[in-house]
Amino acid sequence: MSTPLKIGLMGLGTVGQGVLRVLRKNADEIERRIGRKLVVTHIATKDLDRNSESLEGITVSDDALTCVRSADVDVVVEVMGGYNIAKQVTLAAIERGKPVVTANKALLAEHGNEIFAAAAKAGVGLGFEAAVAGGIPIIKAVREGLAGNRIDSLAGIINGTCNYILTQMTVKGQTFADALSDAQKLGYAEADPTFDVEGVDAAHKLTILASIAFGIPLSFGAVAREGISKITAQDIQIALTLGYRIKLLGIAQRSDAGVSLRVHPTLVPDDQLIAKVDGVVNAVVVNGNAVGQVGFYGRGAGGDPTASAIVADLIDVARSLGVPQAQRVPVLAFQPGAMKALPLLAIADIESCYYLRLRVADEPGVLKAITGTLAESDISIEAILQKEPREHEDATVALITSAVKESKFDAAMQRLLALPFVREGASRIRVEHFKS
Ligand SMILES: NC(=O)c1ccc[n+]([C@@H]2O[C@H](COP(=O)([O-])OP(=O)(O)OC[C@H]3O[C@@H](n4cnc5c(N)ncnc54)[C@H](O)[C@@H]3O)[C@@H](O)[C@H]2O)c1
Ligand SMILES: N[C@@H](CCO)C(=O)O
Ligand code: NA
Repeated sequence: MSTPLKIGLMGLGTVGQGVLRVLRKNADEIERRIGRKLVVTHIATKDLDRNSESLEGITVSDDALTCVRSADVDVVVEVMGGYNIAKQVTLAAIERGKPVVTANKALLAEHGNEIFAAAAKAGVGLGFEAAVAGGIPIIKAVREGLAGNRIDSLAGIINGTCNYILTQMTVKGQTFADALSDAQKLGYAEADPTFDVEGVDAAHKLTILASIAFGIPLSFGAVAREGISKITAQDIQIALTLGYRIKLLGIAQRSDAGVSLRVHPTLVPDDQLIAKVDGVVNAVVVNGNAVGQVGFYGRGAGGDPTASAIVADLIDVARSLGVPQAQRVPVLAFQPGAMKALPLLAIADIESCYYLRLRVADEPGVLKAITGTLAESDISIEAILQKEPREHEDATVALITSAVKESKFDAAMQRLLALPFVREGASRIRVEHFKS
């Protein structure tokens, strides 16, 4: 029997403790899969008091860089998060020829081109399954299972916190603030939860997915981004009445013109599968030119589901030790020398249907003026709903348009907002239909 593979676990929070639990719970299965044991020898943490796992026989410190350099660490798991120390730890491991398994999508999306280049140059493995859609093996599926396809698009729910918040607001009538606070307690949210609710985390994940799906460099700066913090309970209720659910989606599309990358709240018809994905669950739909549409579904955040992905990467790393880089699956799905930048399209040119809610004075002729303004802009209306005001209150008009370029819709919306009877507090949300 081979010697155990020694792991340095950098971070012992929600994910780090999950990794310890899963390695222990499934130790026998793991050993049967790789022919050797995976053993955590070193842990770095800054808040040991949060830990509830046994640390017997493990060297624990708050100095991650020293852990990485230890001769007693063969593989580094980076589950600290953040940019600064996490980047130093990752590059220090690579420099020493130690494979890295990371859940840190922020680091990869924003500094990944440098980190992946360093790993390729050193011939060191880098696993990041946990960084995208938690426990769903979406990286492996796109990189390996769908490698026979030209991938044309992918889309989905890739932030568990936002899906949890939207579900709680929709199903339980919880407030945004209470639902976010629960998501934090459950260990779903990022250290800075604005990353979740403003769509930054989903944009990080979309950046990574687009890179492995299309063979393009990581292009975080090109992701158009809108979060869920302005979604109101009223929009959720009106959407339900119109037959839609509101989801935060990440969408990556490739056409002959280039690639478009966007994260935004989206109305999805309630009879489509993605509309029914609730709670912390993520779902990703991929369209390949041979397979058609394939869907993936599972828990997108939380300790054990994320640890499931980390441990799978550790198993891959263990199996590929000693295998020359050219014979391994390329880390970013395409050969490093074959990555190709494609034109990145502006969201102003993307066509989609829109949901628009307006607060208007309760006056005659209002509906006619709204529909007339849209008609003058050549935008047709698919559905419209008017809510009678309570006494002395404004009325609400909500509508769904047919597909229109964002720049054209926004110009028409500005004209609507300038009408004398339209009050402040309008809301505009894109609508997507998933063809299967
Ligand atoms: N929580 C999830 O569901 C989830 C899912 C997928 C990916 N991730 C990613 O995994 C990483 C960790 O997330 P988490 O939720 O476990 O975070 P967490 O805040 O619960 O844990 C972070 C751990 O890292 C330690 N740490 C932070 N800075 C350190 C430093 N400079 N030196 C030593 N230790 C340090 C902390 O003490 C803590 O033990 C992040 O990159 C996050 O984006 C989280
Ligand atoms: N904060 C992230 C963790 C998983 O990446 C989420 O809620 O999806
Ligand atoms: Na994953």
